[in-house]
Amino acid sequence: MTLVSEVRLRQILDSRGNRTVEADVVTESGGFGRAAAPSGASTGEYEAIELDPSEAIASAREHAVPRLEGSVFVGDQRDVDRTLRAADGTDDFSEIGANSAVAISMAAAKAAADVIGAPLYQHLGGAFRGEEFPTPLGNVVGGGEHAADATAIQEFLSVPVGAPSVQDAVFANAAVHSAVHDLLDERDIAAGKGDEGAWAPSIDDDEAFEIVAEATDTVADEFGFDVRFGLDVAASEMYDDDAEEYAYRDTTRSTDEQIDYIADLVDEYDLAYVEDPLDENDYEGFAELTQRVGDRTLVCGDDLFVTNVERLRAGIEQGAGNSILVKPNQIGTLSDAVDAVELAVESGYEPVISHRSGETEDTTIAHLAVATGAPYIKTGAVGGERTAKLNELIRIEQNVSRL
Ligand SMILES: O=C(O)[C@@H](CO)OP(=O)(O)O
Ligand SMILES: [Mg+2]
Repeated sequence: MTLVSEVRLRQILDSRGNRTVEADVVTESGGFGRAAAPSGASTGEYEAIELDPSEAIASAREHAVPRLEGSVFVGDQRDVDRTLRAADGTDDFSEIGANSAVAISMAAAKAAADVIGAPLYQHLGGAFRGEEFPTPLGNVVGGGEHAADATAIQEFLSVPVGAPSVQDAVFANAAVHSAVHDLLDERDIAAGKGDEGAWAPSIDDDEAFEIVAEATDTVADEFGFDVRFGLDVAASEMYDDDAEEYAYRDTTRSTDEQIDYIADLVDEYDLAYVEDPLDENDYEGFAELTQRVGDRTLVCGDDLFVTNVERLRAGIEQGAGNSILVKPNQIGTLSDAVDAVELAVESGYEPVISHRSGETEDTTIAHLAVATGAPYIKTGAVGGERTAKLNELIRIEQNVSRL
């Protein structure tokens, strides 16, 4: 019933106006799934390889599509993903591109859900999922690789920890985004938006901390529940290997200073979440910071782990971090992403399902978060490609998702 009859690939636009890969998977019984690959700007050194979309499509058509059509059942996601890996033949999807692989992998899952007439989260997670929802981390101020001449820290993220529902949480994050704008206005600071829709003012990190702390407090009072905040430092982008230091707007920090700095911030601002506070090769630094603040905040590895179970295993052994960011396109398939979530949960690490800075209207990650019972999702606060996922979570919560 779920045998793949056709895989179609095309180039479409992502939110940055760059081309990306979209896949349609059709089954023999008429099931249909469509998905598109996102794309990072602050990519980790160890991520699966994204090829130029036209090359990725040509190569997938040559190597992967003939192995899928007429041979693989979309209901068997592991077989779909094994077939993609076998067709690629490398460890990092450098033959067919992680962009082709992830688009096909996600489209196949949607086609399988379509055949059985179930929402995607239920096909992926089973009949008992759909009762627990992730807390959304909403990017409200940012810079780094996502906006020129803005904060050094890549993302300041609103975290509505006390929200009674996903809908309240999503609305709270949008309210924080709006409150930040008002506070910038009061200070006569003009700001455009970065790649993920966060405000990208030309201010230093200290001022951003003040503003975001005030905005989250205001919204917490208004909504009547606790709203904290967190960071994606994206420290690999600031780290100079030769000098062995982190470069901020007007200062540099050694690794020890960086650890002290982040630990102080966690206490001063009661941060709920700190992603990539250290370089992607610094397991030791991650372990030291986790030792110091891991009992009161999430220390999350993004570029450190790149959704890769081998890298996560190494981190678990050393006590590096207590949380992992999970981005399907960093590893290439849904099966690999779910493996990372499962290993994390078994090991007491909190999984955070995440978007990329370059996104499309695709909502797969909203379903993946509910399917895996992930406690957090990071998918922006505003902007169509971000609200596509947030609004889908609201629909799933109301049990009216048709996807
Ligand atoms: O660093 C990150 O976590 C992501 C998403 O916010 O950014 P990018 O997709 O550019 O890697
Ligand atoms: Mg990150």
